[in-house]
Amino acid sequence: MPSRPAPPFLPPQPSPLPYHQRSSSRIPPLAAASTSAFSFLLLFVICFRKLTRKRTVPTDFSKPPHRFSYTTLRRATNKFSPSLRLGQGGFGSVYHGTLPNELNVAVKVMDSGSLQGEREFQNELLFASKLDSCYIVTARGFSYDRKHRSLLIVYELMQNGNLQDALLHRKCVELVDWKKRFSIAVDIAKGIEYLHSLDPPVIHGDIKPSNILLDQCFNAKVADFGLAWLKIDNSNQNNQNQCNQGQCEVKVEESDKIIGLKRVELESNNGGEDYGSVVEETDSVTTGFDEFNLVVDQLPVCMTSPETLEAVSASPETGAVGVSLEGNLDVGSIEGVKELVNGEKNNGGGIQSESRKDWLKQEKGGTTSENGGVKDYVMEWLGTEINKGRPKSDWIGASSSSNSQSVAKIVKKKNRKRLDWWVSLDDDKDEKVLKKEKRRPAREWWKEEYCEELEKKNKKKKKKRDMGMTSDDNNGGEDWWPRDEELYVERKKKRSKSRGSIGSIEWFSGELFRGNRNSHDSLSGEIPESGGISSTPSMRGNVCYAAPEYGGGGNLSEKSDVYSFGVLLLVLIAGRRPLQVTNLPMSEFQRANLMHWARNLARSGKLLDLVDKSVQSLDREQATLCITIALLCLQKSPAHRPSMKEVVGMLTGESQVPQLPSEFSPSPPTRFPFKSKSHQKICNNKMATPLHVCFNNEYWKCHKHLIRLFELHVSNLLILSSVNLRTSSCPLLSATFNKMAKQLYPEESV
Ligand SMILES: Nc1ncnc2c1ncn2[C@@H]1O[C@H](COP(=O)(O)OP(=O)(O)OP(=O)(O)O)[C@@H](O)[C@H]1O
Repeated sequence: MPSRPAPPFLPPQPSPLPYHQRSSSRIPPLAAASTSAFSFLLLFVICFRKLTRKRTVPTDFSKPPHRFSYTTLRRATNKFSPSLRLGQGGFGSVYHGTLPNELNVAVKVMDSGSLQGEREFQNELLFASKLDSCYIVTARGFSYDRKHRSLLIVYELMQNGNLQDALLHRKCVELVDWKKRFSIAVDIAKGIEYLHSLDPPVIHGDIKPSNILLDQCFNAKVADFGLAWLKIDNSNQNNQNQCNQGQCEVKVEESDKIIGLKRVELESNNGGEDYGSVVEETDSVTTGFDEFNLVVDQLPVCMTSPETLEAVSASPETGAVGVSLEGNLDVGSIEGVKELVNGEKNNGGGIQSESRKDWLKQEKGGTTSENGGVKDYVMEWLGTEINKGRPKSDWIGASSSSNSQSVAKIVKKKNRKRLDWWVSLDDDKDEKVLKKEKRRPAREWWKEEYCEELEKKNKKKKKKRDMGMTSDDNNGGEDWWPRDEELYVERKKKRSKSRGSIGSIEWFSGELFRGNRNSHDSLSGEIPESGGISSTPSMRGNVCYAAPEYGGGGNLSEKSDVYSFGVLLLVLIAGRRPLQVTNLPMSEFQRANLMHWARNLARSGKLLDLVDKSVQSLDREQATLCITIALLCLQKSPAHRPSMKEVVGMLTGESQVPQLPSEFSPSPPTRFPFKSKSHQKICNNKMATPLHVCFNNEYWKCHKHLIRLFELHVSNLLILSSVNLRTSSCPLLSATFNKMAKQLYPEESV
């Protein structure tokens, strides 16, 4: 069979479709292929990111604090729903949140314009990572979100809110029972004792009822470590330390140093390890205190006598103190910095520095990498976020800018680069390398963001100066950082704009720097609403609860907390504020000041009159014991006050209660800081009760020295309804006082 011839090669038949249709017919498969490839890639990236991403919802809470994602907390609080708001503090609002694992928490959100701000945020976090006691409110974690510029702290939820609210506002029925009140007193005492028993001891610095939180069973826990300090007993250290650079000399006089776990801003010539500049900066910080002295020097003569100052700084009758507390805070910080600088550089820290290092090391160890590490976080954040729009005056040493010496230094350094320096101790690493590493982000930030701005400002300033328009503040190149007073005025203005002017009564709360509407510790008869604004001013302690040495420039110590505990104990027993004038008939005016009243009752042997009348099942013995302990804690001299350990011993019956000292028997006459005869009369008037002065807008119109003066004397002023304070030396003060007296006692002719 003949083979079939091979078919001729046929060229591919041209498609019957036109070209453009042919190419479009290929698009769908191509598109599908590329889409699927892209989605595969996307899926891969998502999976990879999910696998490698840090967990943001920790399930194990054994070692707080943990880092949460902003989204988690946002969800947990139902987008920070106002209905879940538990309260408002100086830091910001606090919300009730429920985490995905059903855990109930309290989420504190820092307001962008927070007065307390970042430094307290850091403090809270650092202390939270260390403190571990059933008498302390623990912080579960934190979150910071660059996009939303928000800082959040997550705490264990304390279902019954703060003691102030429960006792004075909500008047919880549970607190009617004496046993409950007594157990709360013991809990608080144990909480503070725990803090003081740490090595080095932690000084809370802000003990007051609104910082005591109550859980479901009304067990009390100490909260709010924004103002807490580490105490370093430095008695072994040389009294004089010289910094290595030889640029400056720091004299360290006190034997006890307090160190706040705070960020310290430093400046450096070259970004190198310039310890000299560290001390220079701290030196300038001390000038805040110098300025205070300067102010005192410039006060009217009648107000600046040593007696006056002594009376003001240490008046036990007032139970309060009004001296430049911020300055005081700064001094503490300075000493902390000096301590750190000298301790690290010269190895002169002795045992105490070692113990502090241990403390910090432990803290460091406690922060696992999984958690992001608090310190790492703080560093990262400090370098990139914190300074944006943050006035320098909010930081340590902010109040110091007006001293001429420091001004000169600041002027000299105005073009230098600003560095952020975090107090860090790491023996394993070379210090220099460590600091260099940490400084980098801030330096870069500085270069990029603000050098240019600063230059512009300086040019502007120079131009002004050339034109003869000198700044009366004379604060060198730092004018563009608002100073403290300016800031306060600004904030005050803002506040009054947003909600009208703040009533004098609000200022009567003893809060010098924050005219908060619902100050719980207020003198005002108006009881603040729950969930309202914080009761803490942005300073150490509430005026009523602050120990006299806060204002006297004395050493802050555990005994300062003891004093505050004494006031708190009286408040708990009496069920009222430490200072209360409204709703009080003139005949009972001596009861306005709780501490003063307690002393009077001790004198007359009627201690139990102080007990809240609504209390049921009163144990008279326990109540007498509590008031006696409170009076012991309220002694003027810190040395005479018992330690918290002794207090706990007395409360639990483990140790004997000593006799009340004789100083409680005859109360020394209050020294009134005015010299005129009419004022002497007031002083000698048995009915005269030291009261806090309410401030109104006049306060801010006063000259800055008068502002200091108010701070200084606020706790010691006497206002009687029928008294017209005529101070020839200071008509402005006189006018302001009279106006305030009128507002307080409109029915009386002043
Ligand atoms: N862990 C918590 N559980 C329940 N409520 C809380 C918790 N933390 C705070 N709160 C509530 O939120 C309020 C505000 O708290 P925050 O600590 O911010 O303010 P403060 O202590 O009153 O003022 P400041 O922070 O200025 O001292 C508290 O008074 C309390 O009622």
